Amino acid sequence: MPADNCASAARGVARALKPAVLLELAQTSREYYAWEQEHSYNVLQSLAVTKPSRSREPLLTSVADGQSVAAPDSRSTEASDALTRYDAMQDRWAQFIVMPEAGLVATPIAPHAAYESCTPIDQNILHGDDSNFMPFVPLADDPSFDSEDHVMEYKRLAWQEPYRDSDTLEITLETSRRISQKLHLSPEELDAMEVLPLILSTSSAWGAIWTGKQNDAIDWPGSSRTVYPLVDVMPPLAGNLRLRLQDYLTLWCPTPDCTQAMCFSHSLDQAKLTLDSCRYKAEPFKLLFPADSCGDECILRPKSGCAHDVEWTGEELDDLRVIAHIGGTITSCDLARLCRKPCHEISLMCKKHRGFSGFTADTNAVTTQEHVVQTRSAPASSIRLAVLDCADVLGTAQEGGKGVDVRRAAATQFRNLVRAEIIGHVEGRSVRVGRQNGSATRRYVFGLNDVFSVDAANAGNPSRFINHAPSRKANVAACILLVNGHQRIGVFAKKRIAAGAELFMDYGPEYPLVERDEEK
Ligand SMILES: C[S@@+](CC[C@H](N)C(=O)[O-])C[C@H]1O[C@@H](n2cnc3c(N)ncnc32)[C@H](O)[C@@H]1O
Repeated sequence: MPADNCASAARGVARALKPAVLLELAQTSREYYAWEQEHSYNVLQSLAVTKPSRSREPLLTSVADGQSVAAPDSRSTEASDALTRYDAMQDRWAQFIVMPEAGLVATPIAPHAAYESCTPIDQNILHGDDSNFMPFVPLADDPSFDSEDHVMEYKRLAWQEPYRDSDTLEITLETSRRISQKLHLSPEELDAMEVLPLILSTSSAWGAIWTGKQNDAIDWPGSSRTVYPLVDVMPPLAGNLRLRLQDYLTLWCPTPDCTQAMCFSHSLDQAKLTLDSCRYKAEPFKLLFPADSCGDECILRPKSGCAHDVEWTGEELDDLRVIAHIGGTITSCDLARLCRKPCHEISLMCKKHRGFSGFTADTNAVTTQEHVVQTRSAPASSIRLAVLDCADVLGTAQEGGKGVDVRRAAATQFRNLVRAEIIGHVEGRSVRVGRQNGSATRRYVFGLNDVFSVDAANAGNPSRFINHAPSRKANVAACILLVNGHQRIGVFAKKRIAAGAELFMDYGPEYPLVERDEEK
């Protein structure tokens, strides 16, 4: 069926099913509010203060482990010392005996829990019209709390926003669970009907499904949450590596050092990362020595018996292309592990298929005396699975130099550095792009991705004193690596560096210095 016909057929089905969805919504709302009313009444009852029946304050103790009794209307008057109360802990009505004070040890009233231990959930603390995500929310009994001022400042509390109202959220979710079971409608189809009070939206962080995951689930008898969980995002097909990786990159929190998918604490900063935007923008430099060979068939080992006429399927080649495209700093051994192929085959394919993007003519899988290094024109990215042995051989900052270049970094004076040696890593605070510290003329910012930079103005190590030199003069370069789940910016020797020599890095095309003109 042509696409237009399909769409109109789907619209027709949606129209036909709309009354059924409305009916389910009404039924769920009725059930939910009936339960909520009773539940609230019971909770209030359990909190109610019982008036003392004697002048001498009596204390209550439960009858032999609190015997269940009938509801309050049929409260017994047989024993004047017994009374019936709702035992909220046991969720039942139980009989208690009123005991004289003497002989009983009263449990002292515990002090109010510390502020931290009763931090309100975000529904309470968020104000809909407050741009500050975590405004100060005083405790209600705080004598210094100026309620008038507060009311003037904020128009409403967050739960008064429909999409934050937990009742509306639960009713929306429960209705869609039931509908998806009965009528097999997907969240997208339900959203298209525009019947539910909230959109379910599988693609937005503000959709009811996503919001529901962030809240504590309401445990009410009508909920089918555990029986029919709603699936919001369909996992990409196992065979589609490009989509799978794209998905992970999109979901990953872009905050440096946070590799948790959909990390809630950073959810408001959630940026859609794409294969391209997560890449390191500066001049690429990727020469890495893997620490060990990746296995018996690693090209680091004698190549006896390695077949040279291997052929890969189109899909296998595509996987290799995708991984290489994303992993800017990647060695044959890394590729071998990721593609689950022998290392020598990876090397062979890289040479054979120089035409593919990611392995263009400047792809150069070279065998050095010791090992294989992969040099590619693609910029470095944050995907790197190897452990980075970050041996700092950066000398301490030295005062001196010419012009504004006050402090500079030097290589260790104890030995010469060899080409591709890792000499340190950039440290600093993560800041959003454009929010760096430092003066307008002196900056300590290292761009990490489109969203975050590392700013070493107020924190860092000697790498922050590395000055700029145009590419041909620069003797060090940096690349971003994912090391044990953390993003690290490694600084590598681009060439042999004599002991004690000053270190220079090309800051990239955006750095406004006259030296840049010299290059042209
Ligand atoms: C990462 S810091 C390098 C350390 C800096 N020289 C210092 O004294 O703290 C970058 C800043 O150093 C200065 N800088 C770096 N390279 C320079 C160069 N080649 N010529 C002049 N100033 C330079 C600029 O002010 C730049 O914003």
